[in-house]
Amino acid sequence: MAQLLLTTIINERFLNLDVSQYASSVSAIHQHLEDAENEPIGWLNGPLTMDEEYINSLLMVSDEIKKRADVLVVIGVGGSYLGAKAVQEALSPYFKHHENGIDVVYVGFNLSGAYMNQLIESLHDKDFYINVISKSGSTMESSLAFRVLRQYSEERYKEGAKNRIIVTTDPEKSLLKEIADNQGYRKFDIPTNIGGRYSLLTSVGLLPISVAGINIYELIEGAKKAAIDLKDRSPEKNEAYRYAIIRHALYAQGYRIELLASFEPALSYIHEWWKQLFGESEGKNKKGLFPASVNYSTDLHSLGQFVQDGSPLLFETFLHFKEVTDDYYIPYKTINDDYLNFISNRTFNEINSISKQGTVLAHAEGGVPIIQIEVERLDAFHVGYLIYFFMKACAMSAYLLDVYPFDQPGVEAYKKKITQLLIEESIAH
Ligand SMILES: O=P(O)(O)OC[C@H]1O[C@](O)(CO)[C@@H](O)[C@@H]1O
Repeated sequence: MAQLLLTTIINERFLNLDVSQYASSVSAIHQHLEDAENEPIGWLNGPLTMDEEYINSLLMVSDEIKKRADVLVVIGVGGSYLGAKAVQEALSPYFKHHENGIDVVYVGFNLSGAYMNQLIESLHDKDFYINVISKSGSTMESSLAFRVLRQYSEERYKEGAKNRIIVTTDPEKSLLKEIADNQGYRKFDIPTNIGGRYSLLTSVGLLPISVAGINIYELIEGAKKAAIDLKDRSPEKNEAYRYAIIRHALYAQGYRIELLASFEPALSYIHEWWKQLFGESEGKNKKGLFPASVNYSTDLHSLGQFVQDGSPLLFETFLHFKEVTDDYYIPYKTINDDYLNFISNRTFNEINSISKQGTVLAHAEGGVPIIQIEVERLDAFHVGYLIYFFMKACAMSAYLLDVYPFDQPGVEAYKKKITQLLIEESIAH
């Protein structure tokens, strides 16, 4: 069977890379991950051990929401919303919701009063459910949004509000869990041994994704296949490890920014999810690649100039799905006043693919190291595969840098400052 995902480096001259030279360090890290019972690596075998009963319980709630609501409001920030949003955007039509789903909207990932006000206004003539997602159960953005939406739901549905609130949180230590228990809200667990940014393939992602109309069985099947394919410790046979090695080698050569580039706008939130995954996992102890992203061809007309010609800080990783089902023909015109007949009767996706090839060639000639990640098809199965691929590559990549991939101590610094300012301001108020 052909490989479902391939990582290649275009301009080998940057690397002279023999991935086998990393075989022993990769093997040691691989073993560490296999043995690390006390680390938050529940995601590593998660897709392989997910039981039918668990998926069915998610699907039952998802069906109820689809029947009884026009909108699901998902409250969460970081790993508690990016994955669901990423998969939903990647696999839904552009201008309407998926035919098997309802609208899923997100809140609690910013502190904008305008966003909150307009969200509430948009709900006035709609029936809605709330899924509040927080591993810690006390993140400021999501807690504030939950306070507002809970109150609004109680005003609208009175006692019935209880049944329209689903809580997804840590089963042991979480303020949100206490609230849910006290109020009798239904709960889904985020396994204690899975951190926020590795939690997409748990109830965190699966419930909203299913309500959005996407087949979560296919998503999980893709992740399962990846979990099997990417079990090999040898970098020659493991695409996730190969990707981790290439980016590590480029880091060692002085590159400091990895730019994830796609040519399909639906992938822009996959970029955002990937940024959190790699940014929070690796950016520690004054080390790590800064994960940035571009949406082409849009950004060829803004950041493209810098990529081609600017400070040589970055390398590019092109994420490419070979098959995107929907497409549109460019018409032939008898009056060729825009001189575009030479590309008529071809499709937009064909032109998009040629643009991608041209961009890769130009940027490579401009001296930018280029990695390509090629995936067969843009569907739930292959997106599930890709998600798992990135998570495994990320853990390997961080350990190659000698950085612990599963905490985010740096995030606490700004949180403390904000809390301190809020307390000072409230006293003065
Ligand atoms: O799920 P929680 O606990 O609300 O956290 C949301 C996000 O906030 C962070 O802790 C960073 O602030 C992320 O690691 C996490 O995904």
